[in-house]
This record gives sequence, structure tokens and C-alpha cells, in this order.
Amino acid sequence: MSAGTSEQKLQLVRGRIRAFPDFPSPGVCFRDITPLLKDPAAFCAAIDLMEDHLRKTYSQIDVIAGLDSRGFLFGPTLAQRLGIGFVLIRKKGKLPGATESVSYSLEYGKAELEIQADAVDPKQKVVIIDDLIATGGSLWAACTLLKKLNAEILECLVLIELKTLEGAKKVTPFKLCSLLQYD
Ligand SMILES: O=P(O)(O)OC[C@H]1O[C@H](OP(=O)(O)OP(=O)(O)O)[C@H](O)[C@@H]1O
Ligand SMILES: Nc1ncnc2[nH]cnc12
Repeated sequence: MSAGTSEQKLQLVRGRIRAFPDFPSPGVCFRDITPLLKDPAAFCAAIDLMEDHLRKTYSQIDVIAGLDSRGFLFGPTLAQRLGIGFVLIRKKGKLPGATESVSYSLEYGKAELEIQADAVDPKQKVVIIDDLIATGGSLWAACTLLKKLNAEILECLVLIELKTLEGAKKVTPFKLCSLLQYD
């Protein structure tokens, strides 16, 4: 846990997100988290904010599930803080053993996500984490996978929400929480 108020931590995190207009294609404004990852104080502040939010909101969380690949940057650290396990939701063809899979649309493309069939037990309480929600297709796919395993989805948690793409609607009825919002 680092020093400072929640507002100070949020400012620190916000200051470490870079915008790259027209990447990877015209019209897309890419929100780059690499400066956040390079700054240990800012990264710690981001994890603090996520941990505080989850501890205040839920009396029990069993598992954090993170999305390939940038959800993997936040999920394991957050799970460690909470003293719980982390499970992988990966792009197609990466996970061994029995899997569930679902295809989905991205802001720029199409993809398929998978989870191992034994990743979570039925009724386990799961928070899904990713760096960013754009159209919500990836988180929708993650929710669909966890529903197939009969998990209880508490919420989807992201660092960044791109509001104008209305990804929150796509993950309805599940709750979406974000630390930073951009138009
Ligand atoms: O809300 P959506 O429209 O689904 O977009 C958001 C997703 O897109 C990015 O991942 P990407 O699939 O580009 O993979 P990466 O994390 O490996 O870069 C991002 O990390 C989210 O997972
Ligand atoms: N605008 C964006 N910036 C960063 N990552 C993204 N993934 C999907 N859309 C994105």
C-alpha cells in the first residue's frame, strides 16, 4: 500500500496513461499503459485503488480472472494482495486440457477466448480484470466463459473505460467498474 489519498493516487495513475491517435488504425485513439508499468509508484497506486474498491465492495471474492494479455499485468498482483488465486482467460489455442471457448468482436478485429474447464468451481465468486474496456466484446466473452463454468460473476474491473464505445452496456447485466474514464 502506498501513501496518499485516493484522489492523489488516481491523479498519479492518470498521468501515466499516454494517448496515441490513429493507432493501430485510423480513428482509434490508443490508450497506452506502458508508462504506468514503468513507474512502480504509479503501478502500486493503481493496484491500491483496485484493492481498496474490492475490499470495500465485497465480503468474499474467491478468484480473480484476467484477460490475455494486458489483464495479466494487473490480475496476479491484485490477487496476491487479496490472498486469492488468479486464473487465465487466454486467446485461442494457448491453454492445454479441456477448455470452453467463445468468439467475439474487438474495436479493431475478431478473436476467440478460452478458459480451462477446471479453472473455477461452480458458484465461486469471481472478479474479471482487464486493462481496458472499449466495445466490451472481450469482457462479454470472458463473462460468457465464466457463466459456462457456472461461476458467480461479481463484476468486471478495468483500469480504463472508453465511455463513447459503451462497453458497459455490452457486459450487462454484470457490473463494470473503471478507475479512469475517457470519451
Ligand atoms: O472492449 P474491447 O473492444 O473488447 O477491447 C478491449 C480489449 O482489447 C485489448 O486487448 P487485445 O485483444 O488488443 O489484446 P492484448 O491485450 O493482447 O493487446 C484490451 O487489452 C482489452 O482486452
Ligand atoms: N483504444 C484502445 N487503446 C488501448 N487498447 C485498446 N484495446 C481496444 N481498444 C483500445
